[in-house]
Amino acid sequence: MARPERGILWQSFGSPEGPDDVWPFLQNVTRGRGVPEARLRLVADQYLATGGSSPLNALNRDLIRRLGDSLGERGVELPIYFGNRNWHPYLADTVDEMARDGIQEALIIPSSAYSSYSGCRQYREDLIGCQVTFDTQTLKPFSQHPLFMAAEASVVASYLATRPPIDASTTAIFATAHSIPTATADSCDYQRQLGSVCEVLRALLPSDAPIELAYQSRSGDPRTPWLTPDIADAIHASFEANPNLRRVIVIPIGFISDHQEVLYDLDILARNAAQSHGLGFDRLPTVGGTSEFIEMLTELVLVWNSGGDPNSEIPGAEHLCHDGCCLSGAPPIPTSR
Ligand SMILES: CC1=C(CCC(=O)O)c2cc3nc(cc4[nH]c(cc5[nH]c(cc1n2)c(C)c5CCC(=O)O)c(CCC(=O)O)c4C)C(CCC(=O)O)=C3C
Ligand SMILES: [Fe+2]
Repeated sequence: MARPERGILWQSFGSPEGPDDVWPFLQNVTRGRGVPEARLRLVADQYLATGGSSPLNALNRDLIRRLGDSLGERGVELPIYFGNRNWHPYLADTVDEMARDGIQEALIIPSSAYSSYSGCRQYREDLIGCQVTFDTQTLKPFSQHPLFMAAEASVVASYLATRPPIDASTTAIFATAHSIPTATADSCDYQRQLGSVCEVLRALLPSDAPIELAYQSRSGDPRTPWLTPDIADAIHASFEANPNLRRVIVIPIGFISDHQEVLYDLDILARNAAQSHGLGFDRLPTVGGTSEFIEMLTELVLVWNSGGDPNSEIPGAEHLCHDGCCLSGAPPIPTSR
């Protein structure tokens, strides 16, 4: 029998690619999610302030090209498709295209390294919402994979190699991730996974330089509790605690690629917080640009392509994605105002 047609689907968030996309994109992101209109208008202005587009879609296309090249070097030719939750190319359109191309088996790779509703369960729900006519296997959150850890470590090592040495008494180091509602965090492994990536990075830094986890991009209803501290608040607090502070370093470990929330909430808001105290500010690159990250994806695809279970390569993944995992902490949709 002929080998079934196989392909990869890179499943991501989507991002606006011009000012006209911003408002319909934001409505897609927040449909049924209980995000107040005022928050949405603020975020729309932030997108427009940075040109009305986000690099995320383009960076995802670049990642797909690099993964394809890397697989090709290992003698594996597989089509890699791209489908998004909130913007073109929409997941449903991509799934239709895959069916038209005769795909019979696909490995689905959600573009998030960590467990959370938005980063894991919701990607599975998105797929269930499509007319999928082929067999699929979805990769679980892969932040605990040794090559993911190595990729984050190489981001920090490259920085340390090119910048002045870190003086722990005058430097504050933060790792950031997207804030999520505490109710969601309680139903998944998000904070523990982030914490173990921080531990790996800590080992690279001078032994007395602490690395603190902070959160960014809080959304939702202000009355709902979300993970804290916010990165800007954390910068202010560390200056108040240490008037000798001179330098702030931010490592956005929660994201694979630079996107609007990295470019605005870190490069503008967090930088302003640091500069308001006269502090130097460096924001490190996201992990998607490293060769180790592409190597991790390549190895996972090769395992799948030779009939193995790629999720068995991710330490601890057997405990993820059970029935109650990553449930949404979003409030119910209001029926009246
Ligand atoms: C955990 C997580 C990730 C990481 C996992 C992953 O990568 O998937 C992530 C990524 C992203 N979040 C993004 C953008 C937005 N997220 C929003 C709102 C929300 N994010 C949430 C969580 C997360 N978000 C949550 C709990 C909400 C509240 C609404 C809800 O409960 O669903 C809103 C609404 C406006 C606002 O209030 O900020 C926007 C515009 C972009 C694309 C940016 C670009 O265009 O470049 C990316 C990659
Ligand atoms: Fe988000």
